[in-house]
Amino acid sequence: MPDTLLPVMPPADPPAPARSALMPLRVRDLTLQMRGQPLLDIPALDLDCAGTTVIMGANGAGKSLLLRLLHGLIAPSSGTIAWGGAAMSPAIARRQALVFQKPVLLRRSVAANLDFVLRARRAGTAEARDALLARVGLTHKASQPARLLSGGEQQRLALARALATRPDILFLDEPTASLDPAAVQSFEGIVSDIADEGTSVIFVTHDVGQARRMAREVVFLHQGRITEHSAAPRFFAAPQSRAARAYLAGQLPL
Ligand SMILES: Nc1ncnc2c1ncn2[C@@H]1O[C@H](COP(=O)(O)OP(=O)(O)OP(=O)(O)O)[C@@H](O)[C@H]1O
Repeated sequence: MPDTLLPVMPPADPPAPARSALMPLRVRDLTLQMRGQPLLDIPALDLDCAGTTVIMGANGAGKSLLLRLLHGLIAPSSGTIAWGGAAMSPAIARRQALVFQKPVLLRRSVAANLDFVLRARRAGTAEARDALLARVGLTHKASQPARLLSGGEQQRLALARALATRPDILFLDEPTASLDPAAVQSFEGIVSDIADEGTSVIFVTHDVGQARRMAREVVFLHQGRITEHSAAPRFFAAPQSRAARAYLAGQLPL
């Protein structure tokens, strides 16, 4: 039989990433007020997503505040946050890591920045450090002062420091906002691999292109409220809320 008549098998779906041990996340009746201002009002949010959840919304929508609440850096005014069935606690926060827009690094060498975190976790072997350096492409910079790294390299080091804690949940708060396209691509590639390996990534961005590249699910925030939470293909093909539609069209959501 000629080759052309052989049945063509459709490509297998890529395996779904493993689910993080801290999932599901259950948020109920969450509010946050600061200086008398109501900033967040989230009656319910359920996340049980393997891979990357993107939290998107315009400037001031409340994305960073929500991330800080989920990581226990600030306390809600009311409501509950539970991870894997347990109320948010310092022990849960230790199983999570957060990378900010501006990396917070020690004034030491690149390697010493990692050693510091690994020692605190009692996992401080040279092999562990070297594997992390290789993972983020910084092996050749190991002995350089961290503050002499470029912005993209600093952010990759910040990511390696976060990974050194072997987090179940990795929060990223606009980590590539000040990086050039090549540095963004490199950072996103590392994050995608991490998500595929079973760390749930919760990624705050206001960059629609980045959200399209990274998200399995999108949570859209508008003026402190979630107007939409859906699988990424559905969100981008047919956004349900007026605010999300306007945002994706490049307009200011009103
Ligand atoms: N400590 C605070 N006290 C009072 N208001 C605050 C405080 N922190 C943040 N806010 C306000 O809460 C709102 C949401 O802030 P947040 O930083 O979460 O926005 P965001 O969605 O992350 O925005 P951006 O994309 O600009 O970073 C903003 O209007 C901000 O001014």
